[in-house]
Amino acid sequence: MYAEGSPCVAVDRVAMRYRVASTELPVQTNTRGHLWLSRRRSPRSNLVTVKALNELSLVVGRGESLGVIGRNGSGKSTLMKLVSGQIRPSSGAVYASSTPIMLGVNAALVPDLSGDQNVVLGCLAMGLSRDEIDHSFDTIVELSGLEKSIHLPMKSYSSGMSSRLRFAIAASVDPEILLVDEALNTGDAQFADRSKRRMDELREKAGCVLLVSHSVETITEMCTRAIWLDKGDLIMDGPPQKVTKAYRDFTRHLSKGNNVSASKILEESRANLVVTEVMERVPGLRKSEANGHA
Ligand SMILES: Nc1ncnc2c1ncn2[C@@H]1O[C@H](COP(=O)(O)OP(=O)(O)OP(=O)(O)O)[C@@H](O)[C@H]1O
Repeated sequence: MYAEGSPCVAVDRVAMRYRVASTELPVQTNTRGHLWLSRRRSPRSNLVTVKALNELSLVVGRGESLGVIGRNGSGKSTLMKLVSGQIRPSSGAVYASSTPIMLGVNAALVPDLSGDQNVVLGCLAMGLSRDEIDHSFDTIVELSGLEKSIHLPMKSYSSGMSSRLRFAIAASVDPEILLVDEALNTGDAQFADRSKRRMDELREKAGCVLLVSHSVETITEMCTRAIWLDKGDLIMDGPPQKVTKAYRDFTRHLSKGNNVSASKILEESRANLVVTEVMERVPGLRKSEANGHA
């Protein structure tokens, strides 16, 4: 399928696997063929592979707001981390027209430094000049709502206070590619209000937005397109109303214990998925002439 407008983000056959230690005891058979659980091996030596994201391709065009929905553990945050560059894919590649900014998490801050020192550090890390930092400093501190605590070391902050500061720093630039993982927003009601206003402003200015949310209302209200992920697979990609309806029906059937009807919805949606292919640009040809793919 063609990407709308010029591409901002292209995810090209990206997969993500983690190798982690499991405490599950390996099942082995003894000489008589009986199954037994081995307690001799240290659990640390039992490394397992977690498939967080199976091979996925996706192109997000300028002007698009892409909502990402799916059950817990379906790979939504992993996709966002891959696009933001926080993690490298096990295979495949992510291309972006400029540095994607993940609201609230990607500022590398130092716990021993005070909030205001971290504002400067975080802004420098995002490429702001000293003049730009001076210009934005008061707005960042105000948005964080930390008041006098801004002068205390960050290690003394609650997790909500730290995430407010991270959000305020990240929100000080107007990124072309904006990533929002709603699950990471841990502010109180007053902050939620302030951060939502700033997020709306940023969304309006951004070239493209990728938004993870568990709220189908948020996705239908704010996005021009949605994808549904399940167990690391891309299940559906299309208009938010259509995708959220299928996802809602799926989860409704699951919660009633109708697993067969739920998997029917999932398989039907998967079968109708039009797979994106990221094509290399052919010199001398426009994309539309180069084999008819995005
Ligand atoms: N650092 C990690 N090490 C090992 N496994 C991981 C790691 N991060 C994520 N996973 C696994 O990858 C899978 C996808 O996780 P991910 O956080 O992307 O899901 P999610 O859709 O964002 O879930 P949620 O809705 O609960 O936030 C899960 O099975 C998770 O356990």
